[in-house]
Amino acid sequence: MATTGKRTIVVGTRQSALALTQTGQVIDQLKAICESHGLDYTFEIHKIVTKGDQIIDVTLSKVGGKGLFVKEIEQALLDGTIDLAVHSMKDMPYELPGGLINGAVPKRVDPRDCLVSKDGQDLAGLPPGAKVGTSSLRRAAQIKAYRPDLTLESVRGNIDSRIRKLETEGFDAIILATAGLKRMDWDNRITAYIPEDVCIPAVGQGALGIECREADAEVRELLALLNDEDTAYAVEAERSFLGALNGGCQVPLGAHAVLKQAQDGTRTLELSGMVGTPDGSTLLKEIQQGSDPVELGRSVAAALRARGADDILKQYGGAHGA
Ligand SMILES: NCc1[nH]cc(CCC(=O)O)c1CC(=O)O
Repeated sequence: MATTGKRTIVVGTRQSALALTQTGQVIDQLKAICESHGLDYTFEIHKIVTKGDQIIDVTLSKVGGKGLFVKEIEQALLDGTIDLAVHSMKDMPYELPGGLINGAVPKRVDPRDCLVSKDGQDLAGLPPGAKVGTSSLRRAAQIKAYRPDLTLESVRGNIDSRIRKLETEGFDAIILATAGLKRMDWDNRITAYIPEDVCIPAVGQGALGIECREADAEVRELLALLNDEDTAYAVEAERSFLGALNGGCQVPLGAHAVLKQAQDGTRTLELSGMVGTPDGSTLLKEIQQGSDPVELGRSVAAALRARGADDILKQYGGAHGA
């Protein structure tokens, strides 16, 4: 792998506006790191179409298959077509294929879900029976538990087409991740943030994961400089919860870990986890604190299991996706 002269690092990305934007932002950060560390790399973008991008007319939970948005990208990493890939953390499956690692978790942006409503209301202010767009079972479970009168309907597609559908398909509001809108500079469309006591975000929401080959020492060293320890620590607990419940992003579960720094400097995490039915009739939540992220994730999962989470998850067992 050692080259004389400068190495070109090929960065794989999906072609959605969000994927291209966040990949461009990561490349800019990596360039700045190269500059300040005297590293001589250039970067090239390689676009990849994934199965999840091709199937846009079916609710993702019905499509099944783990990591609908990442499989082709991981193949390109393994065969050397690309050297690193920028993923939304919440789209990354729990297990990575052999030979690939998550080389960096950059600093997380706002993990909350938000409402983009036609007339500017927040969730509580929407008229009775209002039509709200979301394809996420996790969001449905929590929104229906909070406002049983709302009519939730599936709205698929990239963020840009979902916002368009707000106008063209008669929705009163749609629910999106704040992070995606912020990265796109579209956060002026947000009419309300949905607080976490109403809607716990998806595992890893707002964070990115940068995947690379385990054996690529140069890229790993570069990515280590982009890693944000606090974010990685929190996301590890959330993903441990995900793994313990064997879930993907299309399973009605969510988790968010917040870092608590004691006065003596010790760091602990507070992890909130949820599992619920998409009709809002059952909503299980658990909050625990701990300092070992893997243990904490498992412990919150076990607590929800003890209260019947398995029965809910069984119905969505094979369903994974973004
Ligand atoms: N499910 C698709 C997806 N994957 C990542 C984001 C953007 C937010 C993030 O990076 O967490 C979105 C859009 C959304 O859920 O509104």
